[in-house]
Amino acid sequence: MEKLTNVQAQQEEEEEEGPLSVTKLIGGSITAKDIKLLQQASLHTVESVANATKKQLMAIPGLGGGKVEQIITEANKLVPLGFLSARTFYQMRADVVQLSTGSKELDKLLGGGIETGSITEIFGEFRCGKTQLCHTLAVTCQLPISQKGGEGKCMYIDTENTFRPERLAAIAQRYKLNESEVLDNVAFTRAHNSDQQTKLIQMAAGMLFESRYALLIVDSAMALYRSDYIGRGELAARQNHLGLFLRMLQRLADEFGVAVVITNQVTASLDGAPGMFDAKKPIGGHIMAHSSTTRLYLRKGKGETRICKIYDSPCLPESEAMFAILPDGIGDARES
Ligand SMILES: Nc1ncnc2c1ncn2[C@@H]1O[C@H](COP(=O)(O)OP(=O)(O)OP(=O)(O)O)[C@@H](O)[C@H]1O
Repeated sequence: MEKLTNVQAQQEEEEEEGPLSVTKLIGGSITAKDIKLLQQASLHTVESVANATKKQLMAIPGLGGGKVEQIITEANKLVPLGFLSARTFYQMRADVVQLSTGSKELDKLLGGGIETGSITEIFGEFRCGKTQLCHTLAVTCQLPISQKGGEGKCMYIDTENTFRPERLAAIAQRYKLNESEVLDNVAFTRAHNSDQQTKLIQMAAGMLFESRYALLIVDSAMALYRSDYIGRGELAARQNHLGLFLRMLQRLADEFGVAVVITNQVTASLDGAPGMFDAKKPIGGHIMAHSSTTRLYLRKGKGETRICKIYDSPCLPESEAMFAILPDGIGDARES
C-alpha cells in the first residue's frame, strides 16, 4: 500500500513538472466556459496562453477585451517572464533527451541523436531515406531513455501516402519491442491539403497535452504547399501560411518538449557555381530556413548507403556521416 502511495506521489510530481493545464486559470471572473474557448483555440496549457499575443487572444470568438486582460494577468502569474543564468541553462541542456536514429554513426554526428524540444528538418532528393528515417524514429522514440529513446508516443502526419505500418513492425522486431504496442503508440493521419495540415497541428496540441508524446513527424512538410500554391503570384500567400504552420510546430516543441521532425524536398540551386559537387537546396525559402533549428541534408551513397550532412545547426559543425537503409530500419553501413 505504501508502495502504491509512493508511485502516486511520484506520478503527481511528474505531472507537476509538465506543462500546466489551462484549467488552472479558472478563478475570479475566468470561468470554465472561458477555458473551453481557449481550448477550442488549441490553447491547452497556461504556457501556450502566456506565450500568445494579446492580438491572438482577442481574435478568439467569445472572449472580450476585459476577459483577455484578466487571462493574461493570471497566466503571467503562473508562468512569469524572466531570465536564468547561462549555467542553469547549460545544466538544463545536458538533460535534453535525444532520440536515436538507429545508426551509431549518425547519432554520433548529431551529438547523440535527434534533439527533443526543437525542429529538425531532413531534406534531400527522392529515395535518399527521409521517410525511412522517420519510420525508424517513430519506433526509437518509444524506447526507454537509457536506450536512447524518449519513452513517448509518436504522432505521424503523412502528406504523400508513404507511411507504411509494416515497416514499423519490422523495426519493432529489431528492438525486441511488442509489435502491436509499437503500432498502438503511433497516432497516424493523412493531410490532403495545406489547410488540413495546419488544422491537424491545432488538433495535435490537445493530444500532446493528454498523453506523453516524444515525437511529432510531418512527412513531407512542403509537398502540399508546392501543389496548393502555384507560381510567383501566390508565393507571398504560401510563405505566410507556411510561416504560421511552422510557428505552431515550434510552439508544440517548446511547450511539450517533443522532437519535431519535418521532411523537405530539394530544388536545383541557381546560385550554386557551375560544376560544383552538389547544387541542391531545400525549398521553403527563408521562412523554412529560420524555423528549423537543425537542418540535415541526405544524399544517396552506394547501394543501400546514404550520407547525412549537417547543413545548419546552432551547435554542430558541418560534417558528414554514412548510414544505411536496412530491412529493419536505419542502421550503420555494413562492411563490404
Ligand atoms: N524494407 C526495406 N528494406 C530495405 N530498404 C528499403 C525498404 N523499404 C524501402 N527501402 C529503401 O528506401 C529507399 C527509399 O527511401 P525513402 O522512402 O526514405 O525515400 P525518401 O527520401 O522519403 O524519398 P521520397 O521523397 O521519394 O519520399 C529506397 O532506396 C528503398 O529501396
